[in-house]
Amino acid sequence: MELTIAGVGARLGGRWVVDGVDATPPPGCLTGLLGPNGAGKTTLLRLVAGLLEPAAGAVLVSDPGALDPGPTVPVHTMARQVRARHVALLEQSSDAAVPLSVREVVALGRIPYRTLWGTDTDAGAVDRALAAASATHLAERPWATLSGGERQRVHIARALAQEPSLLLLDEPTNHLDVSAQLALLGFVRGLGVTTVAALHDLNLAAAYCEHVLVLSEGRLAAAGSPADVLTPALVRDVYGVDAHVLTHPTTGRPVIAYSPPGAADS
Ligand SMILES: Nc1ncnc2c1ncn2[C@@H]1O[C@H](COP(=O)(O)OP(=O)(O)OP(=O)(O)O)[C@@H](O)[C@H]1O
Repeated sequence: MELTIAGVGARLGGRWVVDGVDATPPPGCLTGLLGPNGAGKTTLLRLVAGLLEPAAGAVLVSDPGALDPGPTVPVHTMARQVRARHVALLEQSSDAAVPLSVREVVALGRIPYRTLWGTDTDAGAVDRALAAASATHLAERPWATLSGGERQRVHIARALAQEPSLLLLDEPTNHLDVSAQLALLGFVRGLGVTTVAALHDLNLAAAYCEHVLVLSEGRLAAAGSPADVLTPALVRDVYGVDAHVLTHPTTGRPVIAYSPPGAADS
């Protein structure tokens, strides 16, 4: 799905927490949404998901029913069920202790595809999503008994079960061990679905994202390839941290080596 973020702003608590953001995440690619705590990443994801109406500008997506695939429809004006078939948002995990099995939680992602009689139009979608999130072995477990990392995999499976053409992930690697973090981002990148993922780990973003957007105090500070954007100057300006940017010996991607404050003096 094509996506254009055009001069988007959101006001919360009487101030602009997202302010005049223009961006075009490349279709079919994984875009990393970066920035310090409170920079506006979650708010921008909610705007892109159509859950929050922008106070300025618009988020345009390609009309799923149109022959011309250009980004033309403001996402917040799409009918809810149409939007739910095309846009999936994985929010930061809630740990509600719902009395459902893992399979039932993942099947919630299929609600937009149910017929009038409540039948899912694709019975295999839940199994495919569980497998993709490496959660098949958890399928019959009660949701309430899972660990944090297991719950995160199930949240991801539920988003994948929606079979979205725009996938929005808010800190999807939270709670996951290193191996699961790499597997998840490798998998998501391979989907070929337009994906925007808020990430705190700049090295994961550098390793897996084709494109990155950096927010700072609600504004877009930089956008482009990780190699172009993740410079020592950017890391210092946006995060207030000194860093060296190295080149990974096998992938050629940037690797950010942070300098702890005072390290040069010791
Ligand atoms: N409902 C609200 N009312 C008032 N202020 C809000 C509301 N929701 C978010 N904010 C503020 O908006 C700013 C951006 O919040 P947001 O959650 O989008 O940031 P973020 O980049 O996702 O942060 P983090 O990395 O800490 O999750 C923050 O200062 C936050 O306190």
